[in-house]
Parts: sequence; structure tokens; C-alpha cells
Amino acid sequence: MILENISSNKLFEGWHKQYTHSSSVLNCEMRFAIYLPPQASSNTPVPVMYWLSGLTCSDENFMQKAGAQKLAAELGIAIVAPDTSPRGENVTDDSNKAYDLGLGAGFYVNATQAPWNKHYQMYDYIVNELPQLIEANFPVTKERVISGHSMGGHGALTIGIRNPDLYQSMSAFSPICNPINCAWGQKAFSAYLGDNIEEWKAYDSCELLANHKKHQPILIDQGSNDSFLQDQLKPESLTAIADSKLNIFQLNIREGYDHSYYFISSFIESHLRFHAVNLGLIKNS
Ligand SMILES: N[C@@H](CCC(=O)N[C@@H](CSC=O)C(=O)NCC(=O)O)C(=O)O
Repeated sequence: MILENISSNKLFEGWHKQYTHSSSVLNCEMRFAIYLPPQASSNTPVPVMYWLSGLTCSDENFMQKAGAQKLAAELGIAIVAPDTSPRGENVTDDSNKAYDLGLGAGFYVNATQAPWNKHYQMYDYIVNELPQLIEANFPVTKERVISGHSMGGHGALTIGIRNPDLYQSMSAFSPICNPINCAWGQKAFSAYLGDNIEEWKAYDSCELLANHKKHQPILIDQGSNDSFLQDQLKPESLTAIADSKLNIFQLNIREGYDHSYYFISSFIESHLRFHAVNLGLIKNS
């Protein structure tokens, strides 16, 4: 598969680069960003953290706002930030151009309903096509961890829980924890997956955590002053299940923080260290 490099910027002795490529899974041209730490420049393969962004985002929000690259350079972790939906003029968007459906709102599911199912196959793109592309073209190992924010936190948790052999650990900021029971999730899942709620459960962290046997460590940070906390995010639903099943689940409620990248940038280093421990790069301190 051909990658076209469209930007390169050096930072912390590593490189931030953006690429476009043709996606056979999504049936369109896609863009992603990668941060390659300095270790990768000397051809030492490094593990990868996949970062899934939230509603309205592209590959750029996290890379420009989270401030993750300095510590990623020290730890020797590459970061890959994909887009949040298929893109392009031929890709269906919401008829009202709403921010929570269609472009920028792929919800990391494989759509089964027309017209969405032609392009909206973000689950397969994130789990299969994109990592294959990354592993074929960059000096990375097959070791992966996954993290994300809001809609992307939902994506990171559901993808991580469903694929315990592919991701060593997962983390999330302000994730949509129980999409089958909130307005964002119900709107997106009824469009992409149809009316059968049983089909939605394959993309709901609470349902998955309750029913899957093998779990990797999970770290979640949630701001107490997040305007979406009560209606959309519902971390208490996940905690109720996780506490009874797991001793590797940590939810930190951060007093006064909101839903923004200011919050993410305040705690991203603890997420990187958490993943580095689970990748065996550093010891738990
Ligand atoms: N425009 C919407 C809210 C959009 C928003 O807050 N997007 C968040 C993710 S929300 C969940 O997935 C985001 O990350 N925005 C990009 C950024 O750089 O901050 C509204 O007005 O409610």
C-alpha cells in the first residue's frame, strides 16, 4: 500500500509526520499522523500507542494539543493518531451536518446499515488495516497499547477489551462508557448498526467488560467539571462492573477539570507511563 508523506516536523529528537493513503477497508483516502521517537531513527523498533480522538477531531488535535511527544521520546513509544471517520466528498455525512454523526463521528464501529456501511468501517480500520500499514512501513514492533478521548475513549476501551491479545493495556480520558444508554451512542448506533440493541452491545464497554473473560489493565481519567459527564459519559456504570471483576482497573476523578485538551495535557504523562509499565519499558514506581 502506498503512503504519501505530506508533512514532517522534528521534535524532541524524533519526528512528527502526516501521511495519506488509500484505505480498502474504508473505501476512501485517509490521513493519519505518527510520532516516531528518536529510538526509531536509529532503527530500533519501538512499540506503538494508538490514540483515538473524539467527535469533530482529525489526526491533528491530539498531536498539536496533548503535549505527549516529549515523554514518548524519552520512553521510546511511537504514537499513531488516525482520523475519526472516513473522509471525502463521496463519503456520506449526516444530512443536518450534525457534529455527532457522520464525518468526524465514526464511533469506531463497523456500520451494517446503508448508506453508512459503504465507508464507515472504523473498527476494522483501527484494529487491522492501519496497524498492518504502520508495521509494514515504520520501525515498530507488533506491541500495541491504545488510548483515546471521549468518543475515542469509547473506541479505545471497546477495541482493547475485544482484543486482549493485540493490546497490552488501554486507557481513556472522559470516555463514553455506556453508549447504548446515552444520547450520543444511541443516535450513532441506531444509524450505523440499526435498531437491534443486541448488535450495539459489541461496542459498549460496560457490556464487554461484564462478559469478557480476559482483561488487560485499564486506566481512566475523568474531569469532575466535564459538561458531558452526567448525560453522555457515565463512568459510574463502568466502575460498577469493573470493581466487581477486576483489580487492574483505575478510574481517577480529577477535581475541576473539564472535557478539553487542557485536561488531557495535564494527565497524558501518567497515561504514557502506565502504558510503558505494561509494555515492560519501565518499572512501576
Ligand atoms: N461541538 C460540540 C462538542 C465537540 C467536542 O467537544 N469535541 C471534543 C470531543 S467530544 C467527544 O467525543 C474534542 O475533542 N474536540 C476537539 C478539540 O480539539 O477540543 C459541542 O459544541 O457540544
